[in-house]
Amino acid sequence: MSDRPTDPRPITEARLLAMVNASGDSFWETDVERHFVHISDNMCRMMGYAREEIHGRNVMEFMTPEYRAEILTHAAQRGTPDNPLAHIHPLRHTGEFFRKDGARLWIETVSVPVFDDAGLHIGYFGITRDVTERKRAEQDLRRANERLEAQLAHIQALHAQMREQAIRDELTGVHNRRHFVEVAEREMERARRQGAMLSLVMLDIDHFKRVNDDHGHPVGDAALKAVGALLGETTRSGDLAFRLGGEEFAVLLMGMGHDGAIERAEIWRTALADVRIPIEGSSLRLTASFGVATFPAHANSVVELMKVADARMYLAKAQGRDQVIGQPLP
Ligand SMILES: Nc1nc2c(ncn2[C@@H]2O[C@H](COP(=O)(O)OP(=O)(O)OP(=O)(O)O)[C@@H](O)[C@H]2O)c(=O)[nH]1
Repeated sequence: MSDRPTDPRPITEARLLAMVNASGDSFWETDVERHFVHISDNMCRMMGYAREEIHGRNVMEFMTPEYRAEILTHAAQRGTPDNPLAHIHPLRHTGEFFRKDGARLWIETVSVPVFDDAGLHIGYFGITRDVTERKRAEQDLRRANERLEAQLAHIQALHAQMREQAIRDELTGVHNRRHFVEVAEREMERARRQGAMLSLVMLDIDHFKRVNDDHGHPVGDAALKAVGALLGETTRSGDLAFRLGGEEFAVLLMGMGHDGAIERAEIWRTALADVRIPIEGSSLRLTASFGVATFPAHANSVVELMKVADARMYLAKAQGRDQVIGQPLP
């Protein structure tokens, strides 16, 4: 047996209330319909009302419209729209209330249903705490995060735009030579690993110098744009068109064998015949010379593939232009 003296005083409601008050939290009781029947001093202080101003009023009256709407939505989902704050188990929730002076107050509440000795539900009691500062800090943090995310998205978009500009030919909109080298190396490695084919079609507009000389540089630019548009629009998805420089273009055909690539080149050659470049009072027709080479049949590296396609393209020029050459050189 311990000889320490035991506290002889019973734990009375008054002592419990004093403890809750001392903790800084607020205590309240409501009837089943949620009218306040008891409010602690702290609760009055927190809400900025005198006790008699709260007593008998419904909890919902003090809620902000947003919080009330949230409660009513949940109640409708639970099937208790007539008594939106009803619950039969202890419940913790956080919501926004108005103080008497109109200030908004975030309140965290633990609410417990109360039953009489016969087991009849007679109301609720609960402990409530002002968590406005915590909520504000959370909101500030969330807003700061949202701002950061928006900035990040903006930077990513700028980065993507810069990357896009870096790999595009400004005049024609097809990819540029730098990107060609990058993509061709990558795709040839992929083809090597997968035992696949990779074809290169190179084309050079015929007598392009004359276009510039006879009609001016802007017409030359328009012709380059028209060829870029034709290639860009008619290249299969997965394949890529490039302007290698001047009036020279290339298309990389991923997984495409030699015969298929020659067929594609013929399609572009024919389509080019339908392109009209407007010039004063008339229009200009273009032709181009094409060279086609395929990995691994004709080359084992990008440099070699370009060399073979280029040589065939110049053979097409030498043989009269406006044609596709894919056969080995004589
Ligand atoms: N308008 C315009 N012309 C360009 C551009 N880049 C290169 N050129 C011109 O393209 C012409 C290329 O001419 P050449 O290489 O002699 O060849 P070509 O006249 O096409 O003759 P073939 O290739 O033998 O059929 C030159 O006059 C260049 O100035 C450009 O961005 N815009």
